Amino acid sequence: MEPIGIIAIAVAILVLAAGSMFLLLRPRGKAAPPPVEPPEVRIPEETQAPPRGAVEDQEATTTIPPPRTTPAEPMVVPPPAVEIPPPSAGRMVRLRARLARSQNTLGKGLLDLLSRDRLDDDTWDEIEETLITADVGIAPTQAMVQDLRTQVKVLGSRTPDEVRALLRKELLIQIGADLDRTLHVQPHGERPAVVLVVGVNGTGKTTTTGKLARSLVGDGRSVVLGAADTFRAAAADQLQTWGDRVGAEVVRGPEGGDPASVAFDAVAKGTADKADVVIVDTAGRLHTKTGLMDELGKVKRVIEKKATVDEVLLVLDATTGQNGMRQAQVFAEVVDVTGIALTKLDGTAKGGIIISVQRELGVPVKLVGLGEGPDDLAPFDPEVFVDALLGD
Ligand SMILES: Nc1nc2c(ncn2[C@@H]2O[C@H](COP(=O)(O)OP(=O)(O)OP(=O)(O)O)[C@@H](O)[C@H]2O)c(=O)[nH]1
Repeated sequence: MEPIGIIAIAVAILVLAAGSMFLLLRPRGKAAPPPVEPPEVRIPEETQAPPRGAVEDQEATTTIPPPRTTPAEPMVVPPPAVEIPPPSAGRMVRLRARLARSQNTLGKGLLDLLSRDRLDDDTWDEIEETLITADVGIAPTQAMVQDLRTQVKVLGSRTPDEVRALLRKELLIQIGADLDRTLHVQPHGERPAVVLVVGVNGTGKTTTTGKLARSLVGDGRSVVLGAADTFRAAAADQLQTWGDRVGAEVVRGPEGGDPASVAFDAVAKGTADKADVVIVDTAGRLHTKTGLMDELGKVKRVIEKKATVDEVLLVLDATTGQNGMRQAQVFAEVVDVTGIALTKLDGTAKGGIIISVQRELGVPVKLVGLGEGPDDLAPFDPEVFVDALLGD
């Protein structure tokens, strides 16, 4: 054989050997496995579910009788039980413990400072700071410090009882123990008394309107409520709940409707029903002073076609400090406020706001909110308040 032939045969043998080696050694399983068909499970014929409908057909024709239906009776919803709230007298005494925070900061703080042996300038600065922190306001604070300094000089050495008496007297002077805080809710012959409740939304205005209605009902008056806060739909529902609980009629209008028209209807209803008092809750979410003036002015004018507005109660949140005070001032400029309902006085250390708000607005605090309970609104009693601050 020619050497070329031998080489060709050797090359061919090598190629074949390499090919077989590749087939033997190539890695397996890299490709995706083919989908595995699940084995078919055959259900014996007698256990197979019959097609839907077959059972109904069977039942209808043979074994199970159709369910017995009793004729529908109209559902009678019993009217909500009308509550008899407690009278307003003595409420502040009952709720005095709620002033605990103010008592610590304002009452006890001042008592401690004034009981120090030496009352140097630093101590007087601390007294001043305590009063300002409790929202007493700058001018009343300065007046108080001035008076206290003079009294302390006159007294010389002071017993704890003398310090307490001194502070009690000074606080009562600043709060105005003899201001007239009567809520004018006496009807005028056949016409009801009218209370207009104004203030920024969120201060507890609707809640206070409801609580006031309860308190008046507790005092034996009949009340009609006017939901003239048509801006906030929930306010009317809220008022309805308050009214239902004590059997007071609630006059409401469409959402976004004219508040003056609701107020008018409420007074008309109160007059027709010979109610003692009509309380009208108004909206406070007005952005401009002119808008507010227009709306509240109109509400008042429209009511006065039928009755007299006896009270314009401004609701103010005791926890909002100077910011709340500024908003309150806008209301006071727009309507003749006759009294303040100070809410959320429980749990705030800023009880001194009673002094500053009266001085700033020139009207007395007539009602105080001392909790979230329905009967936690009390006629404001300065003596009970001061005694609660100073502790017994
Ligand atoms: N602790 C305490 N909570 C109060 C008092 N008065 C109102 N509240 C609560 O404050 C919460 C908020 O009240 P608001 O957001 O002012 O609601 P509202 O009473 O509908 O007031 P408007 O928005 O002005 O209509 C409610 O849960 C009230 O129960 C109060 O004197 N003390």
